[in-house]
Amino acid sequence: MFADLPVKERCFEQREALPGEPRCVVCGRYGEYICDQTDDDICSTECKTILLARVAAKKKPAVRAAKRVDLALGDESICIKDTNFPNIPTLADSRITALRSKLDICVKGEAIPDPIMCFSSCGLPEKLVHNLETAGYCMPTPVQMQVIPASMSNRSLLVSADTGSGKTASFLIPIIAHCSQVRSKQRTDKQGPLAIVLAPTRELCQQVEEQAKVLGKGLPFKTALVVGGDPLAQQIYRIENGIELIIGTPGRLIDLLMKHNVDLSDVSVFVLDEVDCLLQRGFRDQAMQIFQSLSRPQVMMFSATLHSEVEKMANSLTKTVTRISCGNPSRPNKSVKQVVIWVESKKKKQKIFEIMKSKQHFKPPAVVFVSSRVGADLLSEAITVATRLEVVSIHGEKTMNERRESLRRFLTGEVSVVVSTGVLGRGMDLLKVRQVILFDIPNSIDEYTHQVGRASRMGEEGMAVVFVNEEDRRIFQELVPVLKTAGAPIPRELANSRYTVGVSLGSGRKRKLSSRSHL
Ligand SMILES: Nc1ncnc2c1ncn2[C@@H]1O[C@H](COP(=O)(O)OP(=O)(O)OP(=O)(O)O)[C@@H](O)[C@H]1O
Repeated sequence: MFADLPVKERCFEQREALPGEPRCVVCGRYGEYICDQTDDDICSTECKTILLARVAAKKKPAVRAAKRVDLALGDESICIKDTNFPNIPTLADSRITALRSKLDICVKGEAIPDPIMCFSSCGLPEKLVHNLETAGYCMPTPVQMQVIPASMSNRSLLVSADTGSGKTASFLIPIIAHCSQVRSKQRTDKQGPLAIVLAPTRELCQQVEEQAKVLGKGLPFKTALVVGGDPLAQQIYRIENGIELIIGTPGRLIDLLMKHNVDLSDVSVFVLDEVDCLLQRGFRDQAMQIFQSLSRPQVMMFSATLHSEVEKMANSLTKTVTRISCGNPSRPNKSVKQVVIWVESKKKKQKIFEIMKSKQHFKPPAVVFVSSRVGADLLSEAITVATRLEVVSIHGEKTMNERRESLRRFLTGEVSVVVSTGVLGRGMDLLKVRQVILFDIPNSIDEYTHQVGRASRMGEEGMAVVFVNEEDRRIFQELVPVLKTAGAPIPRELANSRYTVGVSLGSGRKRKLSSRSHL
């Protein structure tokens, strides 16, 4: 009676399994078919191909298929001995829930694969596991533990996790695994891109590409960086010569796709890094245009700050989205101490000079965030004159080469201070930076969270010095609760400001205003 129904080609076309029904050994969805060669349940042609490739590589599939045993959940047992997949014991369901809760991982969706405890436990290519070790990635971070297996079961994901928690590798690792698997099976010369990562700034794209190269070294995995400011012809030439991953800013990628015929038919993974920024006006239409030129890819979306409107938009991109959240998203990273200082605008320069001249308060290398391009140039010059420190500035009006050179000088320690607009505010992994100074507080609490987050990577302690005055009143209502939650002292002027009224300074709950209150 089902003979006329077409076989499901793609994994995402299959429904979730109901209790008691067979599950696909690759992705956990409804196992509608049986793979002749292995007798395993599978959901689609796509998962059958993955299964057979794994068998060919003498690797068993499905983290979920492994035998379950009860393991103690002390800290020492989080990285358990599971290097010999598939014979690793995994945790029983109640233990998985406890583990997720211990690691601050929340998941929403059907049949989400268990978190992995070691990189070697989910069938990654050996070379990739080796590259991870060489890069110093001894074990996955919590976001990677959950995102990697979920992504490898072809789910579309919306992920929020603290700044500096390793989100980039959580999407790069499955992409590299997917690309090298496809290429190693491919018999044609066709070398069109297999995945696209979009990010809002050139610097961030460049950083993602560098990390992708490190992790994909020695594998059939090449990248193309498609960002403004670099010659388009070179970017086209690189893509024509065969690459697996395009990393780009939306505007330049659209430009390239309009001027040149790039075959995107094999792109099956689409990542939006800093998705809340990419779905804001300005980027949204371009990001959507690129998405629409792909044929129903797996979509993975990441940010440290996500809100309900972004969730709604994300849900409109793809039918079933698995939601993963780790840590304390949409709040500044707990490892960063926030020090808010009330400074009138005309005294801000004097204040920053004082800080930078003080051995006690200045902790270079430091990033200073300002709100305008002119402001970035003027302040960097003023700091140099007043303190004799070497300072560079980075903003959108500089050429790509100038931006690269300034960043290089800062990252290599040639200069100890960079003054930047929001260009360096999101996603940038400024490894040694432990101090940021928000000379101008940004317009939204989300950008605040991202900028403060530059002071800490992977839980290292850092400090954010934040200048505020009455001109920043637009953000007071959101800033005060954030400071309170973090236990940061709130300057008297900020606490007493009429623009802060209605925000409780005590218990953390909002005071109710009567309907007649007008202030
Ligand atoms: N498993 C790991 N072990 C050790 N270091 C890691 C691991 N995963 C990532 N890192 C390192 O942690 C740092 C922060 O990672 P990443 O830049 O991906 O954070 P993020 O979550 O994307 O932050 P943001 O929200 O600020 O963009 C990087 O230097 C990265 O190389």
